[in-house]
Amino acid sequence: MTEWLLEGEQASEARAALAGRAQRWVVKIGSALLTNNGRGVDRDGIAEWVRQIHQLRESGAEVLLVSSGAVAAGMDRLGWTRRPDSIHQLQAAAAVGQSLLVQLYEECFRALGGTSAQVLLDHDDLSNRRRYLNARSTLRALLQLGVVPIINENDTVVTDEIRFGDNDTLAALVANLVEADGLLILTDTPGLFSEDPRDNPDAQLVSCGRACDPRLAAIAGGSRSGLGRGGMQTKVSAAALAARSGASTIIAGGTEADVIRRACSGEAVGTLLLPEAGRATARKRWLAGQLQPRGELRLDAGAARALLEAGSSLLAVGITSLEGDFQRGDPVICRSPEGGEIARGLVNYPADELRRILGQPSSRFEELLGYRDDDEVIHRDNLALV
Ligand SMILES: Nc1ncnc2c1ncn2[C@@H]1O[C@H](COP(=O)(O)OP(=O)(O)O)[C@@H](O)[C@H]1O
Ligand SMILES: N[C@@H](CCC(=O)OP(=O)(O)O)C(=O)O
Repeated sequence: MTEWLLEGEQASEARAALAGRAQRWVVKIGSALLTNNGRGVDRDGIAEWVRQIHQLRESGAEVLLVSSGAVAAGMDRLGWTRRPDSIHQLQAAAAVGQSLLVQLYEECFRALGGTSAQVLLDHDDLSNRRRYLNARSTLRALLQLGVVPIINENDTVVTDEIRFGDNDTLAALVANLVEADGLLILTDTPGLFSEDPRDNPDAQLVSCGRACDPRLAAIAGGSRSGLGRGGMQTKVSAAALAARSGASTIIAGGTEADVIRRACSGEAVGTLLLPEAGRATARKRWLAGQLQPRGELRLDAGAARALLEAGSSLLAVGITSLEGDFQRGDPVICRSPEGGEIARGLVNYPADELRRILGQPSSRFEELLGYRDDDEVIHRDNLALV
């Protein structure tokens, strides 16, 4: 295809690099796939995906599963053949179907000696910082226990205004939340094509590209089956979202033999969409979310304002005190004069040297330290407001 896609050697190198690095995967199974093209929940399919996920875990990876299918499973159980329009009926179907779905998954995991857990999330859980951190800790605890979280949107309580709707977006936000290395989106087509293959059977599979390339949106269409929600459009946007925390996305056909193992071990399966390394947004997202701080800096009012209102770097002159024993490059928390956390960032000076230059202009660094390196204690590119 066109030159903005990576093909051949570059693509295989990218796949191998991901497979070598990836320790944590979010696997998403979509409604169109899970419902066996409208014929009810695909029980054999679930058993097979669980087998593959279990195998991936046994190879040392951590796996979180985002599974759709609650509404479809509920409709099946209630004997409904047509998707209802009323939101309350959809929510009722989701309530019936979700328990069936997790029961099926748990049976399959248990048969292999594994354990799964149901996690239902809504918009607030991921946008409210306290709940975000809480969801993150719970998911991390489950992974540490060797449990596979099975995540879905909390369909029975969400209202239209706050609904994710499609699970591609939810899966990408989960990848951000747990800082996954890879997001594997399994669907009912073998990947992203140059056109919807339902419209043009000669459409070509895109092997590898950049997640943030806006031209991907032009070839991605909506969902046509009536089962899935967002089609390729939401998968391409999900890849861009996942890329913000540095995750690569693979979109692949869920019915292809051994697809999970093959995709995660670097074989040329589906479409690989890569994050753009070094992008400031990706770095800031990562900074804001993931770092284990090694110390704390207390700022004066002027410095706090400069960070919050002007997006400035942090200078020594605006720091009033510090705690911790950090090295150059370590993450620290920046606090306002009142003590509230306002930012996190990577320091350019170790704690012992920073103690000597606290409150001082950078013009005095040489005299106080014997050398002068960076003017900023934390450069704004390495600083994320919280
Ligand atoms: N460029 C494209 N390449 C591949 N599939 C596409 C493309 N544009 C639209 N689609 C549609 O996206 C569908 C998959 O998305 P969707 O129905 O939402 O499934 P899921 O429930 O797995 O998320 C395919 O069945 C296909 O018709
Ligand atoms: N949360 C809904 C699924 C939403 C949905 O179908 O999303 P998708 O699989 O991305 O097309 C359910 O479980 O029925």
